[in-house]
Amino acid sequence: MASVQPPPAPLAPHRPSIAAALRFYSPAVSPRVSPSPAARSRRLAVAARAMPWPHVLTVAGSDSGAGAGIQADIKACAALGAYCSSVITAVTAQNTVGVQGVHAVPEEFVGEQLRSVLSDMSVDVVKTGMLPSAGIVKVLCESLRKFPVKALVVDPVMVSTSGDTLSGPSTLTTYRDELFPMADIVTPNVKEASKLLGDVSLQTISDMRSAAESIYKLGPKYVLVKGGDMPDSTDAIDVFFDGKEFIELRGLRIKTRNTHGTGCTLASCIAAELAKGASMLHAVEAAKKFVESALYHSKDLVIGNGPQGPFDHLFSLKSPLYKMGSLHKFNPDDLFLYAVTDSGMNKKWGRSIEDAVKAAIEGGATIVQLREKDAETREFLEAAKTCVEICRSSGVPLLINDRIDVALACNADGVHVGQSDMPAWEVRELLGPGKIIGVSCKTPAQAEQAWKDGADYIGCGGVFPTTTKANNPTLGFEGLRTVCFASKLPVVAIGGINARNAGSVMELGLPNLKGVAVVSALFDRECVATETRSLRSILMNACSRS
Ligand SMILES: Nc1ncnc2c1ncn2[C@@H]1O[C@H](COP(=O)(O)OP(=O)(O)OP(=O)(O)O)[C@@H](O)[C@H]1O
Ligand SMILES: Cc1ncc(CO)c(N)n1
Ligand SMILES: [Mg+2]
Repeated sequence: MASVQPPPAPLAPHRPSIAAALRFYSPAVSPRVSPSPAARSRRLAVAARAMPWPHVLTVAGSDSGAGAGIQADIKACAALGAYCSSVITAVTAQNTVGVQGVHAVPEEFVGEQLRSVLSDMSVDVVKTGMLPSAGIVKVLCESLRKFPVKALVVDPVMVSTSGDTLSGPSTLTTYRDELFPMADIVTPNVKEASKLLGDVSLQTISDMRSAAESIYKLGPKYVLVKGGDMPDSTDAIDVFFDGKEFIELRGLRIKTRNTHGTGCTLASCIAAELAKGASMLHAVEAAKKFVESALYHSKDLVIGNGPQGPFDHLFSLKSPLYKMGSLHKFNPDDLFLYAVTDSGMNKKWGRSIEDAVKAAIEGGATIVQLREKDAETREFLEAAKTCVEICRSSGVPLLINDRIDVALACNADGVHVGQSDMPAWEVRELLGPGKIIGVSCKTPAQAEQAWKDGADYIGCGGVFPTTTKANNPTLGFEGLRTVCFASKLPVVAIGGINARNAGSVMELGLPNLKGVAVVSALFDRECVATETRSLRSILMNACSRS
């Protein structure tokens, strides 16, 4: 009988096992010997020393709309390079309209979450947000006594901006008596500050100062009273108090509906900066700048139909052009001795742009502008990058004339534009709020426009006839006076200014006039440092006379 042979079994496809694949990708992993717990923790300790990761633990409520609360905290820390673990104290049903419901997590379970994180992970800074009951505040205080951390940031969240209660009056006493004395900083908004102090009225900056002082007496090392919700103020002003001195932190008030979660974000950013090692004042300043920038970059986003939308904490991922590390706070006094380079003059004297900048700074220039009208882009960019390093190490801002692309590529501190260059508001769109923008103006109308466009200062001239700029009408002292009186921005005088006439310009004592900008008087000379030094002393003498 002919036997019927079964067909051969199909070949199993060759698939390496997962273990084999893992061995392939990470040859250091040995499947045979698992390290002892002690060896493992030694290895982890070594790794932790090699790669510290600043760690913030947020103890706060969840916001289902993800604009505030835990969600804001995690995004803010991520944006600033800190790890953020989270202990959830309450779950809220919340959106851009308001808070529809609150469900507090049982105290014991808040305690369990705290134990899980604090007993295992090396937390640097604890930040608190919504703490819905006195019991939860007490549990937190106990955990912090058991597991101390480097710093405690307390954002005493009580009412959402929509007016909904997030933590009732029963927590007030526990906050004041138990948590504040353990806090490094407490950050109430004006409504919270008022509640903490028995419903005092807070209408003015001076009221905010008194409130900061009274809250300081409750035990924290620093207090920040936030003025985001202050009525009728064109700036966003917060008051910082360290027990001795008050500092008013002023920022641009960004016109946007997307301000939900500013408070949570600010406190988390302070915590992240502290975890990275910043001093308290620096942490607060950096946090405020971050909130301002995030609001600015999110001002036109739309999510939800309610009156208060969320903003984008991770805006810098979308805009690679905008680099966070370089925020330069503009100080109008920097305009005092403004050195403007000129490629033709540098060539004539056989020096590089970099050497010219170094010499000007050595002589005491307070701000530098690279005005390289006919340089090749690539060569200019390379020089500009070196100049940024030179200037940054001396604390002198560096601006680029006209070339927004070069300014972005070299991460300069700002740009100076003329009337026929890109309009200042477009420059602001591209550079963001952290960069310095100057505009050349000859008339009060141009000065007004520069202010409306969001410029930081104006350059006014030519005050005297100049060879640096062709067809440039001379304004004289009268023209300068007219513009200075009309300007809402600080002014730097420019055009034909040199050692002989600089004193007479400053002696005019004009309002808003902060200094002089010079080209030839510094760079069309053999020794730039010497010329800068002598011009500086002329200016200082003139200012002491006027
Ligand atoms: N429109 C704005 N433009 C710029 N900065 C703002 C604006 N609104 C608030 N800020 C800043 O945001 C930070 C948080 O302040 P705010 O007073 O809004 O806190 P909050 O009311 O606790 O916030 P939340 O909306 O989360 O409850 C402060 O530094 C404040 O100056
Ligand atoms: C959960 C939560 N925490 C804090 C705030 C304050 O903005 C909020 N609205 N929601
Ligand atoms: Mg607010």
